[in-house]
Amino acid sequence: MYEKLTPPTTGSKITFENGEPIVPDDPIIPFIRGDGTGIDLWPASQKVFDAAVQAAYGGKREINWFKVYAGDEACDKYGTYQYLPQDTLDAIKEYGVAIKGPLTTPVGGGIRSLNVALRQIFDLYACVRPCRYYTGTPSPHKSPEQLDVIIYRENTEDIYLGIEWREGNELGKKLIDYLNNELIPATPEHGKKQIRLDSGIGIKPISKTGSQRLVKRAIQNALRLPKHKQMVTLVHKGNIMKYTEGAFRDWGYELATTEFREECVTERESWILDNQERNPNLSIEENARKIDPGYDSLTPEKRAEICKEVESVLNSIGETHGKGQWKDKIMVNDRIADSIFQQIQTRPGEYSILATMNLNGDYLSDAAAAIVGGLGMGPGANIGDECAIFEATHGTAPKHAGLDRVNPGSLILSGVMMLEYMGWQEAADLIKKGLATAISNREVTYDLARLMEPPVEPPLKCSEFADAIIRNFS
Ligand SMILES: NC(=O)C1=CN([C@@H]2O[C@H](COP(=O)(O)OP(=O)(O)OC[C@H]3O[C@@H](n4cnc5c(N)ncnc54)[C@H](OP(=O)(O)O)[C@@H]3O)[C@@H](O)[C@H]2O)C=CC1
Ligand SMILES: O=C(O)CCC(=O)C(=O)O
Ligand SMILES: [Mg+2]
Repeated sequence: MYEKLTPPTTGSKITFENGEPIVPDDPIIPFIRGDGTGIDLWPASQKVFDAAVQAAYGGKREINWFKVYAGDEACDKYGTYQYLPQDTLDAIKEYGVAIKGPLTTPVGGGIRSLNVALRQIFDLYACVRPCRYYTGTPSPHKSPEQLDVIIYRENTEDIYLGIEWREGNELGKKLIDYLNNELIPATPEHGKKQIRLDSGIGIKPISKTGSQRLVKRAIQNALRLPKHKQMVTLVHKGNIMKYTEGAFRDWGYELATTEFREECVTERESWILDNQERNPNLSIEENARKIDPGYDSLTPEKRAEICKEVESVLNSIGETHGKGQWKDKIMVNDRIADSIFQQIQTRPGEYSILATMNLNGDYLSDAAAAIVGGLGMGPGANIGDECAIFEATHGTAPKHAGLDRVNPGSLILSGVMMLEYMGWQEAADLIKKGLATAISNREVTYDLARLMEPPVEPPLKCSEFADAIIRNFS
C-alpha cells in the first residue's frame, strides 16, 4: 500500500471515538524528522520519549516509531519537489497521531508551507500552544513565573488559507478590477476607496464554523483547569477588521452563552450582576451607566440598547448566575490583539486561555514563549477530531542546523503534550520533572546558558541536554 515506506512489524493503531483517541499499549506513531535543526532535535527527543515510557511502564507500554518523510528528506527519498509524499499523508491518516520536527518554508515564492498544509489536509483546527514557566529558566522578563497561558490558535483559515495573487498576476488584476469597479462602489460604507493597481492581493476568510469549533475546544480546556484559571480571552483586531476578526469575537461570545450557558459568564455580564449585587436598588439606567463609562454622551438609541442589555442579563441569568454564582463560572472576555501583547507582559497573571485566529496566534505564541525562556521552550499541538500532530512552536533555525546545539525542550515538551493526549501521564510527568531539574541544576543548552546569571559555560549540547533530562527522571 505504501510506495516507499515499511510500517513497523509490531504495534497497533490509535483509533478515534467522538474526537478522543483510543490508545493501545503499543501504538505505532509516525514521525517526521524535519529540516534544519530537525536533524539534531529529533534523535535527542526520541531518546527522551523512549526512556520515559520505559521508566514509567517497565516494558508494559512502548511506542513503535514509524519514520515518514516531509521536506528536504522527502525530496531525497522520493525525488525533486516531492516535499509531502502521498505515503506520508497515508501513514498519518492511518495511524492518527504523529509528531514532527520543523519544516522550511521559503519567503516570497516557492512552495507553500508544508506545516500549514498538514494542518489543513487533516483539519487540525486547534493549534494549542501552552506557555508556562519552568523554575530556574532565565528570562528577559522580571516575573516570568506569572505567565501561564495556553494559546488556542485557529489553524485552518485566515490568510493562512493561502489564497493570494502576486502583484501583476492577470487573475489578481481581474479581482482588483472587479473590486474597484463593482463591489466597492456598490457598498456605500466603502465610499470612494480603491485598491492600488500595483497591489498583491490576499483573502482573509474567517468563518463562523471555524471560529466556534476553536472557541469550543478552548472552553472545554478551561473546564479542566483549576477554578482560578477558568478564563477564556477572545483575542482579535475587530475594531479594524470588523467582519472577520470582529465577527470571531461575536461568534465566540455567542457560543459561550448558548452551548456553555450554564458554565460561562461574559465579562460584561459579570459587571452587570456585580453592580446589582453591590446595590440591589440600582436602576437599570444606573447599571448601564456603570458598565459603559461614556454612556451619557451616547445617542438615545445606543443608550436604550445598553439598558436593554442590562435588563436582558438580569432577567435571563439573574437566577443562575446572580448572587455571586458568576464567580464560579468560566469568565469569557475579549481583548484587542495589539493590547494583549502588552497585557501578557504587564499583567501576565490575569490571563489563562487566549483563543484567537491564525495570524494573531502565530505572532502571540512566539511572543509568549519569549517570556518563559524563548523558542527553545515553546511546545505545541495541532488537534482535530480524528487526527493530531505535535510540533514545536519554533522553526528550522537554519544557522544552527547540524551543530548539535539547539534546545530540544520545545519538541520534547510537544512530546509531553502527545503523551498526555494519549493518557500516558506517568511518562509525561517524568519528562517534565527531568526537564525542570536539569534547568534548575543549570544543565542547559546555549539559549538558556547565555541568559543565566552568571552565564553557564560551556553550555550543554542538544544531545547532552536530552541525557540530562533522562538522568533527572528520578
Ligand atoms: N512549524 C514549523 O515547522 C515552523 C517552521 N518555520 C520555518 O522555519 C524556517 C526558519 O524560520 P525563522 O524565522 O528563522 O524562525 P525559527 O523559529 O526557526 O528560528 C528563529 C530563532 O529562534 C531561536 N530558536 C529557534 N529554535 C530554537 C531552539 N530549538 N533552541 C533555541 N533557540 C531556538 C534561534 O535564535 P538565536 O539564533 O537568536 O539563538 C533562531 O535563530 C522558516 O522557513 C520558517 O518558515 C517557522 C516556524 C514554525
Ligand atoms: O509553516 C511555516 O513555515 C511557519 C509556521 C509558523 O510560524 C507557525 O506555525 O508558528
Ligand atoms: Mg510561528
